Amino acid sequence: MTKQDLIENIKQKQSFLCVGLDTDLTKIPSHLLEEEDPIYSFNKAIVDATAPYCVAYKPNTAFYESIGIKGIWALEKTIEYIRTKYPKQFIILDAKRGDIGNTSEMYAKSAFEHLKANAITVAPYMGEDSVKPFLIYPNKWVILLALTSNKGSADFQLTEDSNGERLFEKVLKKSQEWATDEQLMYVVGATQGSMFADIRKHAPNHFLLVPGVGAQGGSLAEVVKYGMTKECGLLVNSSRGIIYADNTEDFANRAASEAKKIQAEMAGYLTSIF
Ligand SMILES: O=C(O)c1cc(=O)[nH]c(=O)n1[C@@H]1O[C@H](COP(=O)(O)O)[C@@H](O)[C@H]1O
Repeated sequence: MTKQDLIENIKQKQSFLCVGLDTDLTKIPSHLLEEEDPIYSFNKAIVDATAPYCVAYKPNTAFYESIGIKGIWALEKTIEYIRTKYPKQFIILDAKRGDIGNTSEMYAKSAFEHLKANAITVAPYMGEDSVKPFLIYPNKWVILLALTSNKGSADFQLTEDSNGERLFEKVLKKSQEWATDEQLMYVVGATQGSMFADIRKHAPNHFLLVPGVGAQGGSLAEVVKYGMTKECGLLVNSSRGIIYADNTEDFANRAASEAKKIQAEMAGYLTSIF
């Protein structure tokens, strides 16, 4: 999917919501545990219920890998289902990869050739040759960790060199030598508030994947205030706040109403640019 396709989808749906598919067998409604593949059944119901209100899905691989082969199979089927039934949805494989070149090549092959995701999250720590193998795929995206939502983001990402440049700023600057904003996005946590203004100094046109609203308490209003561009430039993710809004047989309807609530707020913000 190109950047322009994504912008068109945001305009059409009046939404820049990404629904996080962090599916955990211990949290899904108990009646689903009787199904042959409870994770896939849960995901399918969540996707069908929320698709009108979002433009992206982000399955986090940890939740699937944690239960082995059954989880991986459920992940594959979920991605295939979204691709086939909702081809305009942007699918982000949240795997936070990055390794020496020939290993990254395999991670890229898995994400883009095998699973056919549109994007993958990548850690920048190992540098250029660890990121480049993901960039050889046309119209596929690398979403590089820049300033994450967690408390530990301060440990490395906010440290300054002798010129006062912070590590996340170096990541933003250096990585723009490797790819353009047609192929590269950054992860910036919703909990970072006014720091989005600093991000935009170095990445004025890039899309940002913004996790941390909902369960982690980040503010959508602040993200928009400091981070929105004239092309929107934001994909805001919520996982637990949507998918676990309810754990009865009504779970999909409740997920839909949570997604719809966020979409309505987003539509309000989008009137200023589209
Ligand atoms: O890369 C991510 O998506 C990510 C980066 C980050 O800084 N913080 C963060 O929470 N995430 C992911 O975003 C999702 C957030 O989930 P909720 O807090 O349940 O909405 C999880 O899958 C996290 O792994």
